[in-house]
Amino acid sequence: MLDIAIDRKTYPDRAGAPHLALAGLKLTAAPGEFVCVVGPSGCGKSTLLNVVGGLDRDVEGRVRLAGAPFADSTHDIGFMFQEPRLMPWLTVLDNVLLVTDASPAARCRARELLAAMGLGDVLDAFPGRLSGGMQRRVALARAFVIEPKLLLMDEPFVSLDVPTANRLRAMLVELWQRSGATVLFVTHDLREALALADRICFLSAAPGRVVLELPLALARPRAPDDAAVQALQAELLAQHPELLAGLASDPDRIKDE
Ligand SMILES: Nc1ncnc2c1ncn2[C@@H]1O[C@H](COP(=O)(O)OP(=O)(O)OP(=O)(O)O)[C@@H](O)[C@H]1O
Repeated sequence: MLDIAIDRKTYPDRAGAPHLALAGLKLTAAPGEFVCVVGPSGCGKSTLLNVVGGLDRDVEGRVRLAGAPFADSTHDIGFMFQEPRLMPWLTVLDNVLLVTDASPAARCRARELLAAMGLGDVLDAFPGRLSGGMQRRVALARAFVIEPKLLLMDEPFVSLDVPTANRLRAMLVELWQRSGATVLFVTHDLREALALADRICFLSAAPGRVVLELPLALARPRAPDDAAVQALQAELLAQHPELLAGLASDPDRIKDE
């Protein structure tokens, strides 16, 4: 359903010369599949999501969603970024409605989603009054309210405390399983990827391309600190020691864990 082939994506460097961010990157995802994209800082993960989501069209290559070029399909795509990106002057409900046609059906869906995420009491609150975890929940509701075919997530749970991040991951998996959306989830946290994905695609250092694909058969629900996830991480790093250097912005942390 999602078919990505990026031949070349460059940015101009300070001198105006092309700086290669992605090259020869091929990636597919089946309908309803949860794919995590893992790779070192600067390998092009955010660039990949921007291209797939149609936010950046200055690229050599193609992205097809359900057989159609991305230009035709952006309305089927939900986004969630590192920052919740809520409008401070809009209420929680209106932030979610912002990406909809605000029809009665959309209002109903937004209210249901927010209630299911424990936000039923703060529909009329402004984002500045919410905790970081609550703001991410609003962003998660906004991503799902359009009933996307494809959900693009760029390290959405970064810099949250561990229990909050785990709760949000569990909510994401529940919403994803109910929605049937295909998910492309970028992270450089290997255990987060192991806890979430049907398949992990590892990118090389820039210019990024897929160097390893790992299908996962672990039962759900899973969490990053599950014994099975930790064992798989240890096994994977023993088999592919090069990933350790590539992945960790803080390699000692992964080794210690
Ligand atoms: N707007 C831009 N202009 C110039 N260079 C850019 C721009 N955006 C990204 N780059 C460069 O392209 C490469 C890929 O960047 P990108 O942000 O996609 O990587 P990333 O894997 O998401 O990094 P991180 O994990 O640190 O967020 C990097 O070398 C980066 O410096």
